[in-house]
Amino acid sequence: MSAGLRDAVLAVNAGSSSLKFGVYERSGPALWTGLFEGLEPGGAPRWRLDREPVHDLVVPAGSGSFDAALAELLSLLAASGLRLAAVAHRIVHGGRRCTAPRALDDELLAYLHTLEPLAPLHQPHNLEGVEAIRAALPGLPQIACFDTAFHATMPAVERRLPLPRALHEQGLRRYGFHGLSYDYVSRTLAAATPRAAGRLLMAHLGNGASLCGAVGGRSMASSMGLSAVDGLMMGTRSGALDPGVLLYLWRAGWSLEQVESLLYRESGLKGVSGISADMRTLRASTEPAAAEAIELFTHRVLRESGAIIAAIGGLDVIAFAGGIGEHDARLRADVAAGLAFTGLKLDAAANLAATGDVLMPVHAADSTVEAWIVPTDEGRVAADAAFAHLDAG
Ligand SMILES: Nc1ncnc2c1ncn2[C@@H]1O[C@H](COP(=O)(O)OP(=O)(O)O)[C@@H](O)[C@H]1O
Ligand SMILES: CC(=O)OP(=O)(O)O
Ligand SMILES: [Mg+2]
Repeated sequence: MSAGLRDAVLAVNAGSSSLKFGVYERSGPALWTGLFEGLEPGGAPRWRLDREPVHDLVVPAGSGSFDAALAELLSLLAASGLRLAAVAHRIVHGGRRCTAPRALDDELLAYLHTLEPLAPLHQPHNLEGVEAIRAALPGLPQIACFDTAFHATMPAVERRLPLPRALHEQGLRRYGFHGLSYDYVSRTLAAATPRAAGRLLMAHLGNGASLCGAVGGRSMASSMGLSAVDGLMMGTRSGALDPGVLLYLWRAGWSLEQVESLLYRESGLKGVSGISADMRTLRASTEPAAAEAIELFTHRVLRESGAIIAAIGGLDVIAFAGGIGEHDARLRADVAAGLAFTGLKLDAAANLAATGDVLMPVHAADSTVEAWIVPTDEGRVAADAAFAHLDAG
């Protein structure tokens, strides 16, 4: 550590038009988190730290908006007495080869690019983020942390798609995502309740949404499969569909791009409601279509929960995380009511009073299943991996 400066890790989650970041020291929550958005070509780049107003980003002539975003971040760090020791990247797909965090080098990057067709809306942007930061900060350790890695423990039967063997060999199999979040949720719960070592159902319900079933803290089942469009209905993604829907649309003349956009950007809460992808907006709406979208979202969470509970042989603990899981008391209550057959019963007052900002139990005293809200922190998991890499020399 340089005199007077404290080591910090920048955890980055680069998406198609935005870059989310968190700055972490060795322990504790992020010192700050924030977001750069409008970074796409022709966009209106702006940024904010959480709970602060949006600032327009000044993009100097000759540089891209990504470079400008990075320069802004570095000047923030320097002004805070922090030395950037490493950058930890959330990469959604690690494929068959990456089941633990890895230092990024040319060879690894080349492999990760080959996985782009398996996660077309996430992987290319994650890797663009890596390349932009590598170019701007050459020599700084860059650690790749994979969403899929947490699910490497899933049994073979859970990983397999019922397709011909040759396609399985090509990598067409179920991987599961949101692994950094599930890693955080399962470790946090392991320290909070001994029952989390049993059969644990984790619900990461944000803009993207999935479920994970774990036993002994190890992933055994995921509602997401090959791609991050499988499983639950999401903000704008359909989740699992009858594959016949795709055949029908292709026969009706839809192009690949149209179908991809339909499944990833125009469906889910947004598509069903025709109003918004944001649960807050739908809860506040009096339109019947908003209520219908919420009802379907809740139903799909319940239905997929049943599948995961069966896959892990029962239920000891359920955990709610992500923007909806942490903040939407009604959703938690409705899901818990649907899962009453497991012995789960919420403490209605505790559930309603929860702010979602702190780890807290919300089950009733006579519930045979524990229920917890776990404010998730994917950046913390990625930063831990980067600090571990630095410590290993
Ligand atoms: N107070 C709230 N009540 C209900 N839903 C909320 C609330 N706050 C956020 N959400 C939902 O959470 C979503 C964002 O989830 P989050 O996990 O933060 O995002 P991301 O998946 O982009 O990381 C929003 O789109 C909205 O649907
Ligand atoms: C994998 C995935 O769906 O991620 P996100 O929720 O960040 O879109
Ligand atoms: Mg998310």
